[in-house]
Amino acid sequence: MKYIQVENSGPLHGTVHIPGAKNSSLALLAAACLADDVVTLKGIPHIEDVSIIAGISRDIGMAFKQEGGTVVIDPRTVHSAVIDPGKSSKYRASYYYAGALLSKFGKVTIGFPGGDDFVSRPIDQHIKVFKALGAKVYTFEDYYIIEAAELRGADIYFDMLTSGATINAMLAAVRAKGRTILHNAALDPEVVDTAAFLNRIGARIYGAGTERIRIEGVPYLNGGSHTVIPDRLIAGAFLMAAGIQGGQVTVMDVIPEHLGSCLSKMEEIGMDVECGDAHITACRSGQLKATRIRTGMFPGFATDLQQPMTALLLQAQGKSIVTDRVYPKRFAHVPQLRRLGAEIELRRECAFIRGGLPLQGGWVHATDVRAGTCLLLAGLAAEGTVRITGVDHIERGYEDVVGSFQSIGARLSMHELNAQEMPVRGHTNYI
Ligand SMILES: CC(=O)N[C@H]1[C@@H](OP(=O)(O)OP(=O)(O)OC[C@H]2O[C@@H](n3ccc(=O)[nH]c3=O)[C@H](O)[C@@H]2O)O[C@H](CO)[C@@H](O)[C@@H]1O
Ligand SMILES: C=C(OP(=O)(O)O)C(=O)O
Repeated sequence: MKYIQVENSGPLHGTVHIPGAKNSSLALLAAACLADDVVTLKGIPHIEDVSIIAGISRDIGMAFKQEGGTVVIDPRTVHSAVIDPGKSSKYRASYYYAGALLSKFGKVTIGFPGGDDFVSRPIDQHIKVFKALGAKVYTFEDYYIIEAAELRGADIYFDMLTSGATINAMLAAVRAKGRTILHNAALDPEVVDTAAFLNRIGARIYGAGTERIRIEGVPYLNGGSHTVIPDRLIAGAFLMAAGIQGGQVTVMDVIPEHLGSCLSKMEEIGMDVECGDAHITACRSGQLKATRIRTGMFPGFATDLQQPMTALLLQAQGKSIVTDRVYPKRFAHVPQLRRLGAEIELRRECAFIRGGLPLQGGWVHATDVRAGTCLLLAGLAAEGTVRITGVDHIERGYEDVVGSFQSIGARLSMHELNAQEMPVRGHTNYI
């Protein structure tokens, strides 16, 4: 088992190139199945979720070649629409294969989605979309069978903003007969990126990035090439790193508008932020101030940045309150932060954070990808050594987390846990 060791690092300085977005890549890789010719996707990160997709692609007969950040997919040889439940439950976005393969073949067998555990992550809106387009949905032990003699366009009203179901609806409707209108659609950059890719290969999707998306079904999609948008969540975490103990960090190859709410909160707590066309620089010279944060779907403050922001707020004088309305139980990082000496109280969907206290070293466990980022950022300021297990969760989202943080001066290293070091419950502070 691996762990990441983090030492107090002082002010960080440097420039980081931001890779393609995990959440967009996962949608685009499934969307590529819909094409009727070869697809080239550029900027795809080397992360665990993409390795699982490579396995799924092989299972269904699709050629999948990854060289650097470029993935070439040939969907013409797909001969199966059965996704191994063992693979689909290893990551969240496997649900996109349901929409894509249903759209292309009229039938798909797929296991339940996995991904980060926030206690409740329903997919009722995805199912509602498939049914609205004319599909029947059956569940068996650990998988769904979704089938339709023919998919027909429909008017679909989402009960809440959901990026996953909005994207899945576009995948399912893109080849359906007639017009589909999505109302109360999510505005996330990943929705816009997926629509841009599909339109590039011949789809007719209008209004992505607004709350009303119109899809005119087409019978055929070409091949083509597309570059994935940069990862706003990784960019946000690096910019926050500049605030932990001072310093200056520039993230390159980003779309600053994707980080609007995050950047304005960083300024509000006392950081300086400067945006160019494709880069952002953040620095901290003085004391940070406490604030209140309430997550929301794009362009609100992203739930995926709530956890790293909590690490930053531990360095801000006073009492901050972080409320997560998107995932009200996304607070598994809090007990771990307490092990480092943080004073955080949890009540319903809120974390009450007493900032400005010193943090100490200890063993902590990353329960999910952004909990990992949060612990890593907290560790940069701790007075002792912080050791983080659950590295597999972190690697679901980060290509080379240790190398990229080292490049801005963070004192991080990857280790293999041996029997002598094994944290023991009651003896050390590990659960
Ligand atoms: C792979 C991927 O892209 N993951 C992201 C995606 O997850 P995911 O696609 O799972 O999240 P959604 O955008 O769908 O969820 C938004 C909200 O809608 C609710 N909901 C969603 C679908 C549904 O059928 N029923 C329902 O009630 C969810 O519980 C949540 O409260 O968006 C989340 C919210 O920005 C991010 O935290 C995840 O990183
Ligand atoms: C929640 C996340 O991922 P997933 O939806 O893939 O579990 C995330 O990327 O923060």
